[in-house]
Amino acid sequence: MNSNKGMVAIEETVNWWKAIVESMNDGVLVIDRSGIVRTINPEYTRITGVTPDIIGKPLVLYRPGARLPETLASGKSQVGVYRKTHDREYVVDMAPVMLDDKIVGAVSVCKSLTEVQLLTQELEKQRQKVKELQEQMSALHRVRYTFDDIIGAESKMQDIISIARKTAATDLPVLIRGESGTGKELFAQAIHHASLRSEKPFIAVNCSAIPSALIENELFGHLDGSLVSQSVAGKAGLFEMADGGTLFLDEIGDLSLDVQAKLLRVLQEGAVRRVGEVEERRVDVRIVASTHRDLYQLIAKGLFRNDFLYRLNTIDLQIPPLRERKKEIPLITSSLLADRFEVEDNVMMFLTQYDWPGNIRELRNVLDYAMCLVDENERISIRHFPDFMQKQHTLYNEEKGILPLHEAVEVAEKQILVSALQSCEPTVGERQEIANMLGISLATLYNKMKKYNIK
Ligand SMILES: Nc1ncnc2c1ncn2[C@@H]1O[C@H](COP(=O)(O)OP(=O)(O)OP(=O)(O)O)[C@@H](O)[C@H]1O
Repeated sequence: MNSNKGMVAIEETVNWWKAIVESMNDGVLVIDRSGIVRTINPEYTRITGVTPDIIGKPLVLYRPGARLPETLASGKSQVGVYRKTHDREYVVDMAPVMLDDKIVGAVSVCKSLTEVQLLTQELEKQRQKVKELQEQMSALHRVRYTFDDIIGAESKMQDIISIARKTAATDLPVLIRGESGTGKELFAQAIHHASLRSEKPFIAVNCSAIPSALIENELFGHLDGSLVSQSVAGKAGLFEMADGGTLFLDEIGDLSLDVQAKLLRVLQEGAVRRVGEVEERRVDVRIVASTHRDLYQLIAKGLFRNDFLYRLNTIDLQIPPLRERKKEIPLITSSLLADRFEVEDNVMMFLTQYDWPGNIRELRNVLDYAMCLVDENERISIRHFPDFMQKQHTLYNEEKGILPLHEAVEVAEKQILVSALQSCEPTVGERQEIANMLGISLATLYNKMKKYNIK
């Protein structure tokens, strides 16, 4: 009774193993210690063409070139052996079958070479795709601007450009301050381009554009499921993406105190921890930050950490607004105008009188506008500029209509004085030059400044 049960159990086990071998995706052939074929599976037949009638027969008789008997004799495995019979190509792994330290047979496992080739081709294709994507990624993170694109003739601008050039050779953090449109990102890009990191990514992040709930995930990355949506996959943050390169933190003054503290830690440690992760990852990132806000005022109001500011402002570049360097307007204008365009004589005066709250970005925009409006073979004149600029310029007052002549003369006189004085330093020498240009004495200039309350 017991031995019957035992037989049934053995039969079940044998059947189970047979079923496994039958269902394998690799071809299998097994020989016993005498070299007699004990089993082959359907996949072996498909790959090699050998049919099941080989079972029970000596392998060497039917397959004279077979290498499995070598494994049986030596007990040594053979891996990746190439075989070709007729038009069939395949690779075989062979191993001895051991029972109680004795060789009781050998097994051969084969895979069709065409399948291996297809897999290799597929792998190669995927590798190529990854390479292309990597190239596209680094192209996306390459900078557009270099120091050659920065126009700056005034000595103040020349000084800033010269300091910025020197910092490019270092890894020191740079803080660029200035109103919107003064060229802060332009400087950041130029510094990266001239640095040893230029082949690595330049990643710009506008701190004011990312909702505060997401900024940590963006900067430091996150793990699976660390966001509200469990479906979001783990992702590297901008610090990791900028590794080896430069991270440009635009509008740094808009960061919350909490994020400032976390950023400060990353800058001190040189390592980031993805949100939801315990382990830290080392990053080598140069920080260039920018702001249009007065960070010292924010510190006074308790909205900005001073230890964070001191981490950022080793090099502090303050770019003056365009209205404080009006002397540069003609140069910038001619650089921004495409070659085929010419301007009427009074256009430069017109552009110099305007205050440019949007700085060079605004100047670039209105020049684009004028180049679009002007007809072919026509010179750009005041009427090709936007209405709001013309209204500020003309002596037309919307409330009063046309001004009486004496008032109009005063308005014009004041405009000319303001614009002339804005483009010079407040020294007696430079004011004397202005007075000469205007054809009046220095004393008259001072009198008129007093009359029109011009500081
Ligand atoms: N000195 C300059 N020479 C040439 N172009 C300039 C200069 N400064 C600014 N520009 C141009 O003005 C535009 C705005 O520059 P940029 O984006 O760098 O300003 P920004 O200070 O970073 O502005 P925002 O604070 O609004 O982001 C760009 O088209 C840039 O090329």
